[in-house]
Amino acid sequence: MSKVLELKNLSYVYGTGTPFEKTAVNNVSLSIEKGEFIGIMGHTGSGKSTLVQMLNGLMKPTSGQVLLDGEDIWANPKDIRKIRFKVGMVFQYPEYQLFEETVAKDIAFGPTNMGKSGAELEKAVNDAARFTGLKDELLEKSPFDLSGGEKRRAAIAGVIAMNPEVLVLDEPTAGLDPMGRDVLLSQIVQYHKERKNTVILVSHSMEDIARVADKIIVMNKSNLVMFDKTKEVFSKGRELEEIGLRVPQITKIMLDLREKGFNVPEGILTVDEAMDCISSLLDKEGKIW
Ligand SMILES: Nc1ncnc2c1ncn2[C@@H]1O[C@H](COP(=O)(O)OP(=O)(O)OP(=O)(O)O)[C@@H](O)[C@H]1O
Repeated sequence: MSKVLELKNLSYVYGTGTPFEKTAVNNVSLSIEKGEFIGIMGHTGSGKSTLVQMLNGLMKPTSGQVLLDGEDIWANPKDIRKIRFKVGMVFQYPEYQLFEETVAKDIAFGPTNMGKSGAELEKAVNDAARFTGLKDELLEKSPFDLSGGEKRRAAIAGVIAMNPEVLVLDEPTAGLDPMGRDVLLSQIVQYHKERKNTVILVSHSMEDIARVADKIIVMNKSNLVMFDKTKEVFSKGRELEEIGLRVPQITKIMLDLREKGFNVPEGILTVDEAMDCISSLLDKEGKIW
């Protein structure tokens, strides 16, 4: 594997030199390999959104560097627009950014700006619509006639249509119902599996992150406090609690069983894994031993 993103001593300070000066990201260094699925978690205000907005040049670091494929994204500030095609950003509540006459035109906006047209553009739009589960008949509708969940999909499709090397999603499932969350998350996983591009997902849901991420970045009070494989991070339940986070509920239940002496492994992350583990502990009469 090779590095796609490298953050070197990255910091961001809001309102430098004013009474409201606030360091939102403090000296973060880490590397992300091509094709990894990274989760970012942290308490509200810990610096997650500020961090991800520096990844595609929307915010310029106060100090430090973001290297994309080995090159500083700010080496030539005139080229920063190109970086935004390579690192696609889906903001919180992206549906508020829809503006074209039809859903298809909205999805086509990014790839058109990249110079795509004709059959290539059409394919980019249709593929992106498929990844996000938007039915064909919705493509010619006005985005404003869609349901909330459909608008969200259309906005995400608009970023996916640019086929970014890195897709960053800031709380993509916020405000959706449980079924809508599950489906959207599965579609993001499917996108990652098929395109094999790097995906970075910011989420407050430990369950969502446990389900999808290979590795997790944990932010606390502007600092990077953990960056490790998902199982490793969630095996540090006590440390997470200390910074106001928790492990997924199913992981907690399995850890409790382990502490009570049952032979269950550490780092169970999903209900499916837990079910497999519990059924292997049941004898023929259905008793746990
Ligand atoms: N435009 C701004 N001006 C001044 N301070 C800001 C601004 N935006 C964010 N901050 C501050 O920077 C810190 C980090 O904010 P950021 O939005 O990056 O956190 P977050 O982890 O994404 O939070 P949330 O989970 O609530 O989205 C917070 O203390 C916040 O109050």
